[in-house]
Amino acid sequence: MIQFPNAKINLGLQLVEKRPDGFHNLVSCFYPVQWTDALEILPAQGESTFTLSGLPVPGEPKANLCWKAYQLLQKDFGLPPIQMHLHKVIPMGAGLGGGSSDAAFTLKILNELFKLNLSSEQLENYARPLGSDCAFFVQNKPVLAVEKGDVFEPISVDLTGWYILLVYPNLAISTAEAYAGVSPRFPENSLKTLLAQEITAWKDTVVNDFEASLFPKYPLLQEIKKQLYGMGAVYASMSGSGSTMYGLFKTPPVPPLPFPKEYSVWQGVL
Ligand SMILES: C[C@](O)(CO)[C@H](O)COP(=O)(O)OP(=O)(O)OC[C@H]1O[C@@H](n2ccc(N)nc2=O)[C@H](O)[C@@H]1O
Ligand SMILES: Nc1ncnc2c1ncn2[C@@H]1O[C@H](COP(=O)(O)OP(=O)(O)OP(=O)(O)O)[C@@H](O)[C@H]1O
Repeated sequence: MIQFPNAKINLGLQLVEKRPDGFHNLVSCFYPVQWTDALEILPAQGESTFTLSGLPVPGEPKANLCWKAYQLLQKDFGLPPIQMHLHKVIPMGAGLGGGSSDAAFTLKILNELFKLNLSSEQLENYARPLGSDCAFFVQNKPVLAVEKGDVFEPISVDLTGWYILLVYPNLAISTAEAYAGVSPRFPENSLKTLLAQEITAWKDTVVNDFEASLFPKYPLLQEIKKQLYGMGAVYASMSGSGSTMYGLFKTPPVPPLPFPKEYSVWQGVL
């Protein structure tokens, strides 16, 4: 069975407070975007195998979140051997949640392939320890994420028909480094209320709190945001803990795009 784990963007990200366990409580709207990897899992004979192609993923294959996800279900359900292949396309250290998505899709494919009949809630419980973003990709629909970003509330944000441009400037920012640089604060306004406004009002009100600490350190991020607005974006922001910047457009951005060749750029319609 082959599926296509997708990326996510964050519409606003409020960093509320540091928790006693060292993590941070946040409020953010997670929104799926169809920039995808490809993940194939087949039943196999003998030893289970895991292979990779596409962008080089740092670390041993056995440290990959896909393999860890397989191990979790293997331990509880004694799964038969598999051959698993991941073709990596979504940039890493990009704030797009690609690794978490791969892990969540591994759980979902195994659930289907071996008829484990796990509910979404059960799959989310397997996903949570694999990464804070992982549980989101089980249901993979727009939500308001709270606490560590792994508890969800419904939100009615619908960007269907909007064009999106994602710009990854080839700069990997570690999530832990990004969190270490922030000063959390209780939000003045509810993100849910801010996102209920017309999108034209988001520019001055819907904020990703990581920008304040990462823009001074990496000025090119602010530059990309300016370029996106210059190209006609109605709203532009950083995704997650960076470094991907995105813009939302009413009509498709017109080439040539003003970004160097080394950047990874993805364009689509939501
Ligand atoms: C920035 C976001 O992408 C928002 O969508 C996520 O919060 C990041 O989630 P993730 O990449 O799945 O992160 P994890 O692998 O769970 O955590 C990496 C590191 O980030 C920090 N971390 C992560 C999530 C969180 N709510 N508070 C934190 O302080 C911790 O130091 C943690 O060790
Ligand atoms: N399947 C995987 N794909 C990508 N990275 C993986 C995977 N498994 C483990 N990793 C490790 O996780 C790190 C972060 O990858 P990921 O794609 O989740 O980053 P990210 O987009 O910054 O995540 P987030 O949006 O959650 O901050 C990689 O540098 C790699 O070491």
